[in-house]
Amino acid sequence: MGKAHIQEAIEKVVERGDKAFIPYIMAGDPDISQLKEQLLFLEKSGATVVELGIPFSDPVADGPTIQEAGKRALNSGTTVKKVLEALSSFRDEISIPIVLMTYINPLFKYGLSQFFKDSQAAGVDGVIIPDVPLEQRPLIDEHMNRTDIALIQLVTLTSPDHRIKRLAQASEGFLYAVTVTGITGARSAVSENLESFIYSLKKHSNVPVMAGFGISTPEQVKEISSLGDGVIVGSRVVDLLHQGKREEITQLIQAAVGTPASH
Ligand SMILES: O=P(O)(O)OC[C@@H](O)[C@@H](O)c1c[nH]c2ccccc12
Repeated sequence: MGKAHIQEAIEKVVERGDKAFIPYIMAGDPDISQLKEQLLFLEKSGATVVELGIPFSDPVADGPTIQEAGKRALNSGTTVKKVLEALSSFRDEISIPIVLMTYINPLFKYGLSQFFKDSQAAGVDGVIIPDVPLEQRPLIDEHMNRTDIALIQLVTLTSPDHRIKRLAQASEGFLYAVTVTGITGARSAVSENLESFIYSLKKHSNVPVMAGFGISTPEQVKEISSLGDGVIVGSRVVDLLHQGKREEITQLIQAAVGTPASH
């Protein structure tokens, strides 16, 4: 469990010559009762780690696809509490690491200390809180201290150099390299500076570097995952899950991790 669990899961895939794949899904889309089965499906398809969103009414970093998923989840009554309760009830049946992606507001409301305590008990391995900048991290650290949960940092193409270094060194579990500027969502062109960006992150980081934002096809998965340790795909996975096109999710995952028969 915890930080080491995330890092080891990614390193294991990379060491055998493949790349890691982290799908993002929204907890409670369409209903929290389906979460267990959705996670089991992703695990069976080869996902290395799962990034699980907690819905929030003001998701400033989310693109339209994930905003819609968040609305469906909120409409079905999904809360921080319900997500943690659901995870607790079946966590021992799923072995891949789980990273919660949430904004800080719902956590304040829940109580920060209580959130980390309950997350640890529910088998959460890491968290991504995109609206808490590095400078505010002491606020969180104080409440996370007694847990083994990884705080994953995001670093963007437009971050200045000195900041990139600090973010890379501060990240736990893995470092999230944001490969396009702006909000989440599928896009077609791959940024030109990407290669040197990821290269410099690899140089500064003690944890694996995962690239995400705007990746939507198996070709992009192959191309971008080859630059670092793997990729994170959100909007496309959320869309395909919503449409019931699970075979295509499996294809995306296997473009990075290979087919089960190949390892
Ligand atoms: O949807 P995309 O473009 O595939 O990008 C992943 C992203 O959605 C997921 O990691 C995520 C969802 N909400 C976020 C908010 C901030 C950072 C990251 C996220």
